Amino acid sequence: PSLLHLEELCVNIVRSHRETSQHHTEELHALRWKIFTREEVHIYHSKTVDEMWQLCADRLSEAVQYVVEFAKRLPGFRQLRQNDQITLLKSGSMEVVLVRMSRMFNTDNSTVYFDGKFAGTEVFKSLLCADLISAVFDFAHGLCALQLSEQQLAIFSALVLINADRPCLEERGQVQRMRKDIELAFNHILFKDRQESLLQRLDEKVTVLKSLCSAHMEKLRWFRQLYPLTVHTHFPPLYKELFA
Ligand SMILES: CCS(=O)(=O)c1ccc(CC(=O)Nc2nc(-c3ccccc3)c(C(=O)c3ccccc3CC(C)C)s2)cc1
Repeated sequence: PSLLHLEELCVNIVRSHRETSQHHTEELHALRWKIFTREEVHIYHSKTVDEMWQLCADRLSEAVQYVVEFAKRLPGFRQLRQNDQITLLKSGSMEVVLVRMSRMFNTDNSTVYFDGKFAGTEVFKSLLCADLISAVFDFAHGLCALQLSEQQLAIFSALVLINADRPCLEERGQVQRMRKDIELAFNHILFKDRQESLLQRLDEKVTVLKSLCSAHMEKLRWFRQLYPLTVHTHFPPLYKELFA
């Protein structure tokens, strides 16, 4: 592909990212000191385990819907086999949500945007998965430390999604070709930004992403054993389809 083609690909990916961002970094940056009061935290603590899981599952599937929209607008994604589109979303959408959500962290006071305000880890106590929650916070701190630009974050999100190593892909070669172009575009951007060192550090983040997603699935299995009806009746279909 020509340099012009790569530049155009970058523009398209960044536009798709911005159009499907749910919240923009600037918009929430203004809110970053709006943290939950003690009373509000107490209300979250008085929620039962399944109430809190339901709330999070709702919020998470809302965020995932925007990632599905982002994928559909990625140049070449719709040309992939239907089953491969599903496979990439099933295995990658949570990873992209975690990458995106890192923009909604205030690393100064270790809070994340949740349910309208910024929440510390204590807000999520009722979920009974403190290890997963602190791992998500650590990941967000680590990714924020790399200080990716919105453009770099957009292209990194596309790379997380268009992963040719995902199991059970039918047309792996087609996904590989699509990924190759995005990798070239990313290298081009990082070269222009003189930040080639980012590639290696982002590879380490991808490893952490995988462990976070399997921890999330493991916790969901644990939760579903305790509250099968809640998952069956109250969890959003998309959340169940992708994670259960
Ligand atoms: C992602 C697009 S965005 O525009 O940036 C955006 C859009 C919308 C929001 C608001 C939002 O939904 N925040 C949520 N925060 C957390 C959370 C929770 C614990 C620690 C850290 C963040 C949510 C979760 O449910 C979650 C996320 C990751 C792993 C585990 C869980 C909980 C398990 C039980 C499902 S939802 C934030 C950011």
